[in-house]
Amino acid sequence: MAVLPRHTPAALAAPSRLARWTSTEAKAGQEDTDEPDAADEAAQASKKKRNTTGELLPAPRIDDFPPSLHPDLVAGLRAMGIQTATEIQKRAFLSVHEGNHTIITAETGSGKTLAYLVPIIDRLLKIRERTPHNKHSQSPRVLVLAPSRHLQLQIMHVLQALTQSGEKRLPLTCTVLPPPPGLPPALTANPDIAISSPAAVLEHFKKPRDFRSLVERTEVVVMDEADWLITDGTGSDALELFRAAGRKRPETHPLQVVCASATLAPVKTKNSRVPRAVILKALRKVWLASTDALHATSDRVRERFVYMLDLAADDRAGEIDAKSRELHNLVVAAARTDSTASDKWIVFCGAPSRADAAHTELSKRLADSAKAAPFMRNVRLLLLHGDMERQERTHSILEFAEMPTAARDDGDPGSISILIATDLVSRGVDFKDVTHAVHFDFPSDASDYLHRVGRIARSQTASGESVGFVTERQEELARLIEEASCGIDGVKSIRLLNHNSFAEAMERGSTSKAFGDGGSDESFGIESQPRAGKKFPLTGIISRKRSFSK
Ligand SMILES: Nc1ncnc2c1ncn2[C@@H]1O[C@H](COP(=O)(O)OP(=O)(O)OP(=O)(O)O)[C@@H](O)[C@H]1O
Repeated sequence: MAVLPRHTPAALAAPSRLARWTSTEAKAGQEDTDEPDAADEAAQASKKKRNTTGELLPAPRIDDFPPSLHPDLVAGLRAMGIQTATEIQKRAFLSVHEGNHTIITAETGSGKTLAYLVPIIDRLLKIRERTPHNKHSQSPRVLVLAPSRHLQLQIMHVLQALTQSGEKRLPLTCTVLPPPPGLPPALTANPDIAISSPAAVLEHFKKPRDFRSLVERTEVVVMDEADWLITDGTGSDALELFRAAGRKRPETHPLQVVCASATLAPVKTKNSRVPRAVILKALRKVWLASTDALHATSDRVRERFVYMLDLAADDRAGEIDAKSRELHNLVVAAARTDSTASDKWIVFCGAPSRADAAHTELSKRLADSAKAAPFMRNVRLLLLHGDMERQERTHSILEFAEMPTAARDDGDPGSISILIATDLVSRGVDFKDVTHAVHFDFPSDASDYLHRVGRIARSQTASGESVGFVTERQEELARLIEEASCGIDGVKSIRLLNHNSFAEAMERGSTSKAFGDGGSDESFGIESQPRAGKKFPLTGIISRKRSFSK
């Protein structure tokens, strides 16, 4: 494994590499296409009238973090256990470092947070060293926007680890802005980096004059989970910030915008509300850093769909009951094994009321089965959704995050921690060692599916399992995902007939026949069609249509 290069004083003195790149050179220099559609898309976007659609250029790739990286930043990375850059970090570094508007899009868990933080912090440190009395040093110089409070705090923790854990503390201050009506005075401390959401920023800086002055003294705006910020209910807030970013600024004090997400589908349609189109239109010239694995689930995750198509669409109680039974069976099957390792599961539900119902049902069933047959493994249930008090939510998140998963060395069986949650934790959340995702309610679009599955097996050595319960309402999307990613390691499905059970099928070995060898078992209606090959990206489904829910 390559080791981070030692610092050389070359710093930023070298002429801009990007400045020397024309788009043709950039394309030629990029041997691997960064994603199936990226080159086409970049060429197409360049051909179109630049003033209406904007220009998208492939970002150049470097082999690792550069030798000129600030030594204290190198120390911070090492203290975090990071030795080499990930693929997306190699592809994003130069473009972000040189102040270009950049889209960073790569598969979940690929290290996008550091892909923008490392070059930005390196640049800040070097500018500060060169010009300690910079008149623009009235902060915040970097505004990082993320959709949820949990994500904002997580970014803050990464920043703290990066800047405070090396031998020398980096002279940078960071703040998470309190939600409104909290105090904008959080900014009176002039942090170098402020973290917030678009809605909170606009609320804090309601007066146009305040907003203008905030934007004027900001050098970089990062939109983490950019597609979500642009398309969700508060999307107009993000758009207002984009518009401000697009305005002309003095050449001496330009504003850079960096957009990161695991799901930013290429602009193929005329739909100008597609997030990449919005970004291009607002920023005109944007560099694209992306990877081959974009929009595909990890090869280390085994995906299964359980089709429960005979459930009556209008029988909510019956549906909850049938799904809870399946979930319970899966948990019992896992708890019966005498593994000394501990598992972490996230069970995704479509709404707070559904999460409450699933939690109640599963608790009852687990209590009953524990009486009949004490489990080999201890099962622990936690609940998390937006209708809970903030303190309760924090408690669930901390409990779940801190559950150990390493194998016990006393030989006793490990535990199973199950977080029953809504999509509040489907994006960006970096819980360590999550082993299972259960889609109790199947998601309504392919982006959400990718983000959910991306919560598991995030370390390069981990593997995981994802099980989706599919009812008639989501059959179309499930079939499309299955078709798109089918392969030896792709999605395998089972069709449950007359309320028979997936877990029972697993115990009888029927599923391994079907999932592994293409065999079938009439009584379970197993319909897996394994094909050779790797998992394929879901890009087509993401760009085609947003919601598949009926
Ligand atoms: N260069 C690196 N070497 C080793 N681990 C890394 C490196 N960069 C990031 N990581 C780790 O990888 C994990 C995932 O990183 P991060 O949360 O930034 O992923 P992401 O791409 O933003 O994922 P998502 O799209 O799901 O939000 C983190 O635990 C992080 O510490």
